[in-house]
Parts: sequence; C-alpha cells; structure tokens
Amino acid sequence: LFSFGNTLQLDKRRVTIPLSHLINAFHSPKNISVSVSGVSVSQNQHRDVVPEHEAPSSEPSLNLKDLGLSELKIGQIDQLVENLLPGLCKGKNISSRWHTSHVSAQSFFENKYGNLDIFSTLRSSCLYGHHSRALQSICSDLRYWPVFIQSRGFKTLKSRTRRLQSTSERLAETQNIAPSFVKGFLLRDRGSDVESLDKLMKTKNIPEAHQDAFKTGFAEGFLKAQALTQKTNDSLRRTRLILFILLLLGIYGLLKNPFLSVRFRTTTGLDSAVDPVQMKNVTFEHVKGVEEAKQELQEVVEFLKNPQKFTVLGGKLPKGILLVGPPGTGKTLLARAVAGEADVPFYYASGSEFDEMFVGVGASRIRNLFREAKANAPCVIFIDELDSVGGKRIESPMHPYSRQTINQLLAEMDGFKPNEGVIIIGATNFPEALDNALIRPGRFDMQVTVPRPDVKGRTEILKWYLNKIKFDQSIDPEIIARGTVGFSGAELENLVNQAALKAAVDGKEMVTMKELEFSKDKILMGPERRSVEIDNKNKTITAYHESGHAIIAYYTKDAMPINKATIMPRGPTLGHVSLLPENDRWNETRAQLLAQMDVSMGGRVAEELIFGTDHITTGASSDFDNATKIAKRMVTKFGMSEKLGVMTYSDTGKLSPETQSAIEQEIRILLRDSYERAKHILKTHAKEHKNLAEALLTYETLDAKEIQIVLEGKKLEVR
Ligand SMILES: Nc1ncnc2c1ncn2[C@@H]1O[C@H](COP(=O)(O)OP(=O)(O)OP(=O)(O)O)[C@@H](O)[C@H]1O
Ligand SMILES: [Zn+2]
Repeated sequence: LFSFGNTLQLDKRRVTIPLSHLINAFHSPKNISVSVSGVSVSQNQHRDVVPEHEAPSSEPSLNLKDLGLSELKIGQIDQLVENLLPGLCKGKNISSRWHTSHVSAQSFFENKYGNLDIFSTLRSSCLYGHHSRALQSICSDLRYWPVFIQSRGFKTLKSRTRRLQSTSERLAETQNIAPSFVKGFLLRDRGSDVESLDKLMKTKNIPEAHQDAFKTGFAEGFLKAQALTQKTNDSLRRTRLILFILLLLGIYGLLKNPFLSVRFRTTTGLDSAVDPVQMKNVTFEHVKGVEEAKQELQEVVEFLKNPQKFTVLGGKLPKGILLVGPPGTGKTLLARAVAGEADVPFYYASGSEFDEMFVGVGASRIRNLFREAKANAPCVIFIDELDSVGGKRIESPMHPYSRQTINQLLAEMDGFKPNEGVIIIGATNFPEALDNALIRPGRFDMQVTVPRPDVKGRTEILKWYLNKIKFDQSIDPEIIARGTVGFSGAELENLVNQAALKAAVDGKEMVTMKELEFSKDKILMGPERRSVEIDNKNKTITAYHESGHAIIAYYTKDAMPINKATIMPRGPTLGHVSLLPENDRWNETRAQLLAQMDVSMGGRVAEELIFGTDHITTGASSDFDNATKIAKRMVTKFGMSEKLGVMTYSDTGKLSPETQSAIEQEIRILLRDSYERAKHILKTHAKEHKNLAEALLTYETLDAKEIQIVLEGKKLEVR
C-alpha cells in the first residue's frame, strides 16, 4: 500500500486517500456505467464513437483521453468522488442521470499521464458542476499533482526546442487560435494530444465557459511547470557555482597550509632549509650580562656593515665564529643581535636538521642553505647545535651519512671568499666534541665564550625582564640575583615569568619580592607541598632545627647573611634557611668555610639541646653531607690542615693507609670542633632560639628583616 500521505483539508477534517482505494474508486464507476447502459462494447468501437448526450441540459462529456486520459463523464467523476469521500455529494441524486459512456479499454494506469489528468478534470468538473464548496476545496488542494506530472513534458530547454521543430507545422496552425501560454502545453510529444485539444476546443460540444476553464487549467499547469523548470535550472546553476567556489577554496587551502608545505619540504629536502629573517628588532641591547662577548662580536657587525673597508688592506676576517657556552646563556640571541645590528638577513639552521637517515639529504640541505645565503650576502648564517652536525662521533649506525654532511659543510665554507660578506656563526655546548677539521683556521677560527652571567649580569637580566611586566618598585633585583648563582639568562627569564604567573594566580596587581622569592625557591628546590599534613610535633622539631641554623648564621662573623627561614615543605625538605653571599664568591677564606660548617651543624645541635639525645632525628643528614664535603676539601684540596700540610690528595683510594687515616682524622677533628662551636652559640642564645622557633611556628616563613626583629627581642607586626 502506497499511502500518499497527502492530507486534504475538508470540513475541518483530515482525509488521507490510499492509492489502492483511489484505483478501486476509478475502476468501479467504469464498470457501473457499462452495466447500467446494458450495451456491450468493444475496444475498437469506442475509439471513434463520439460521446452521446441525452438532453441539451445533460452534462457535457469530456474526452479525457484527448487530454491524455481515458474518457469519463462528469457524472462518473462525481461518482468517483462519492466513492472516495462518501456523503460529500449526498444532496444530489446524480446516479439517475448517468448514461452510456465510452470507456477506454485501456486500463487506467496504462496511460502514463492518466492519474494526473484525472485530477485536473476532477477539479474542473467540481468547479463547473456546481457541487459543494467542500469538494472545490479538495480539488484545489490537489493542485500540486498536475505540476508534478506535467514537468515531465517541459524538462529542459533543449528538449523543448527539439519538440518545437518536430511539431513546427502544427504549431503554426495553433498559434493563431491559442494564447501563447497554451502553446507551451500544445508542444507535447504526443501529436494526438495537440490534435485532441484543438478538436476539443473547436469541434466538440463544450460550452464557451468550459473552454475557458480548460484554457485556464492548462495555462496554470504550463506556468507551474515552467516555474518548476526555472527553479530547477536556477538551483542547478547555484549548486554548480558553489561546488566550483569550494573547489577553488580547497586548492587555495592546500597550497597555503603551512603544515602541508612543511611536510612537503621535509620529505623532499630539496628546497632551502630556512627562510631568512630580518633581525632588525633584536640588537645588542637585548642581550644582557655578556659584555665581553658583545665586544668581540662588535667587529663582526662592522664587517657586515661594510665588507670592503676591511678587505682593502688585505686583512682577512673570520668566516666562522663559534659561540661556546652552557645552554640558555644567549648564544642564539647574540647571533640574532649581530644580524640585527648590521641589518642583514639571518638564516637559522639547527644542526639536527642536517642529520638525516637518507643519503645526500643533509648535504643537499647545506648546499641549498649556502646558495640562498650567498645570493643574499651580506648575511649571517646561524647553525645551532653545531656539534650534532660537526661532531666527532660520526659514522655510527645511527648517523650513516653525517661524514658526507660535514664534508659538504667544509666544502661550502672553503667555497666562498672572505670578502663575500657571509658570516657563519655556530653555537655549541661542547666545543671538545667538534670535528677538528671544523675548528681549524679558515673555518670556525674565532671562538667567543658565552658564560653564565655573574651577579651584575644576573641583576641586569632580571631588571630587563622585570621591565616587561608590572612589578612593585620596591623590588630589589640584586637580592634575587645574589640568590641565583649559576642561573643562565633563560632560567632568569623563566624565574620572572613564573613570579608573574604566581601573582596572577593570587589575584595580585603586580609582582612583588614575595613572588620572586617564591619562584626562585620553586626552581631551586621544587614546588611547595602545601597538601602534606605535617603533625605539630614534626613542625616543632623543624622550627627549632631551622632556627638553629639561623641563629648560628646570625651570630657567626664570617657566615653569609640570612635571606629567609621557612618551615614550609618544599621538594624533599621540610624546611630550610637560605643564606645569600654579598657577592659572587670567587674565593673563600678559611674562616668562611668554617662558618659554613658551623651553620650546617646548627640544625642537629638545636634538636639535641631542645629535645634530648634520644629524640634527635634523621633530618640533619644533608647538613652533615655538606659540612663533611667542606672539611674534606679543606684537608685534601685547599691545604688548610696543619697536620697534612700544603699538599693535595686527589685520589684518596690510592693513598697509603696511614695518609688515609690521617686525612680522616683531620676531617673528624674539623667537624667535631665545628659541632662544639655551634653548641656553644646555641646555648648562649637559647632565648633568641626559642623566640625564633615560635615565630616560625606562627608565621611559617620569615624574611631577613623579620628574623632580625625577632632576634632583637621586638614584637613582629601581625600579618
Ligand atoms: N644574556 C641574556 N640576556 C637576555 N636574555 C637572555 C640572555 N640569555 C638568555 N636569554 C633568554 O633566554 C632565551 C634562550 O636563550 P638562547 O636560545 O639564546 O640560548 P642558547 O645559548 O642559544 O641556548 P642553547 O645552547 O640551548 O641553544 C633567549 O631567547 C632570551 O630570552
Ligand atoms: Zn638542617
């Protein structure tokens, strides 16, 4: 069962007519009409017989076959409607007026246009048969049917023209009598249709009013079909346009996508490995705390600015400069600054880019890089991680073609004249690892050391990066610089950044000293462990232990100044006291070393004095490590033991047993003396010790000023 699902609005009721019902409904009026008339008929007879009419007032019979339909009388259609929708036409007794009718022998659905035209006929019969308004409304609800079917006859312009030609004669004939919109309908393939309509209009007994009705019906169908064709054409054209635009966009996207092009680059390895970058924005101003390196590179900048000036006298400038230094000290930044100062292109390449599994790829990248650079001279080529391309560890199975790559690099460096204006700057953390051929004169013959910054350099770097964020003007960058011995430029930049993040997390308006200290501790000792629950007993022990260290530091003349004391767990520690050297210490005196040992002893001594020998803890082990190391070096390296004299003892394992035990003996004495000194100080300052421990238990962290206030016996302001 194929349900149309086409609901008809009828007397405010919804009626759905299934197809099978419809077919049955059409078949029954045919049969009825035949049996009523009592005339047996054959197919052939019917073809030529003109429909009969009983009386002038009787209904006109519509030759539906001529419309592409079987023949049906209007009365039959009414019957059909009655069958479809019983009760609708009850007011009139139509069946008694039925007469013989010609029924096409062809089954209704053999006519491929049948089901369509039944409905248009239905409509006209409803309209002109003066049936109820309700029926009219059904018929007008069926208006979409003709459109659906008729569109078949007017599919495309092409087929229409073809039909035009084939029926040109008939067209000429009909042009005179039919309005132009009807002609469209007449151009259907089936000549009989055209003829029939013509006949219908001219010769059949159709009243004037009905003729107009037909015309209107056909015109409506024609117009709707045309509108549909137009719509179909428009949407086709639109779809094609959209597809075309999408295709163009797709191609553009593929070409522009950096990911794809990068992948293309790395897989072929044929085009240049790098694009030049104009480094105008980086100058020596941006590199802090490496004054010597900057001075040495200044002459390279001069050369790049004016190569001729230097070669006029026949002098040779280095082709390659090797920047040597630990990671993060600003080697890359310096190379960029050289290009920026001279305002020339900067080509960046990382040594690992040339390290390829495939034969010739690394070498061809080097070739391309130099070709590009030479074409744009004067310029700077920077090769980071030079050791990974020019290292000695070559011809391992992991780097099968690195020898080839090195040779290519050497050949390229030999291949251009010193006055061509191409400067190659290489950077490495391990100059010892470089192939000897690379560092001989004529290649990387100038070495510039980029060391870790000293206190002054660190202060400058901290100031430089602090100026890029919002910070409290009372910050003293020097204090942080003093506490960050061994930090590289990159690490200091990170410190400032972490402080800024911390301030943001805490909802502060600017970075203060507290955040800087916090991030310093975090980097040095690992993150705070606020979540660990330390019980009160352990907290108390820690507080006395740490204040023990602090008291010794405070009251020992040669100890470093205290910076901070805390009992906040951090990394593996439960608390710590940090001391700051006034300056980077290039040298340390005997007194300073002894003082460091004493401070280390302070923690254990405090535990012993306050809690008793039975309650000392394991917390002092790293303090002892530290003190023992100092004592050992004093004895074996620094010649600071009277008994062993001014002699160094490098490999203690190879020494005679006597010497070994003498060394041990000396170390033991140094440590014991240190312990005693610490004990003495803590006994003397027991009151201050107690005050400081209690302040730590209250406030967790105390800075240098606060510690001083407590030790002077004053009250701390409540925070
Ligand atoms: N002296 C410095 N002055 C200012 N900023 C610095 C300095 N040193 C390092 N930095 C900062 O650290 C970042 C990393 O430094 P850079 O890459 O130049 O170090 P590098 O020595 O080349 O390290 P690597 O050897 O690991 O390549 C720089 O971009 C810069 O922001
Ligand atoms: Zn300790």
